[in-house]
Amino acid sequence: MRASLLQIGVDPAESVKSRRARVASLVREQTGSDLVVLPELWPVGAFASDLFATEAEPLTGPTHDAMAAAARDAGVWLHAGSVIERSDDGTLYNTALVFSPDGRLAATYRKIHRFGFDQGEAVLLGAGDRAVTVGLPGTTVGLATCYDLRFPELFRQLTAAGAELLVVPAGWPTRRRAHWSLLARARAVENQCYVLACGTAGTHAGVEQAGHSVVVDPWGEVLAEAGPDEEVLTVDVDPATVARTRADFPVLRDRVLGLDRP
Ligand SMILES: O=C(O)CCC(=O)C(=O)O
Repeated sequence: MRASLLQIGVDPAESVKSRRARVASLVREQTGSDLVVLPELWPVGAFASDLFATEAEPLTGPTHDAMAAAARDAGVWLHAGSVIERSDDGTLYNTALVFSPDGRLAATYRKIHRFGFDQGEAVLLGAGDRAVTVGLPGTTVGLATCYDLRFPELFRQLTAAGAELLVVPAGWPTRRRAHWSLLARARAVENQCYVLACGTAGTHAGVEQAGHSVVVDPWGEVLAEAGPDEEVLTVDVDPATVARTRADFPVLRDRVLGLDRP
């Protein structure tokens, strides 16, 4: 399975509308991939909280429409990163969208752990309450978003639900880059899963983005890592490696705490 992580630049000089069109064209170019992954909140920028209310969209809003068409045209599975979703009751969520190669919305995931402590997303957005997996041909993908990466319980739940690929769109700041790669590797090793973590590049709302999107295999080896700037990171992953790793080194079998055994 070939995966392409599109590490999008989110500088504020580009309007949301033109970024959306540019990203749709980039997705359309990825015809050789099976799975394309975009970062967290790439339309607005994860730290541009002053834009959250004005740029919020319904689940089937302009980003949905543009990404559905791009996935269909490229014939790829598309994890379209996340958007600010305005729900029917007016609550805003940081919601990830996954499309199948026919442009159907195959899954949505509302970010459970909201970042910002007493500001930004943590106070402006509602929290998701459900771990989500989505079936792709021959494998299962578990969904998590950015700050979720710090909470191993969510990843254990996704693994228990059958996830083999953990896909994590993010808008991770440069200041905590050391945590980013460490946590991505830790989630891969402890769950014996692939981790595909796609961040943003550039600077918005005064926050420099780390880039350095990374793909880690179930043994914890880094298969590919981007630099700090906008980049397409393409890598081949073999979901069968997950079962092989778990059979060769069956650590998940020895869990004592928790009810679900993957
Ligand atoms: O956990 C972190 O250090 C960064 C999290 C973050 O930027 C986010 O969730 O948007």
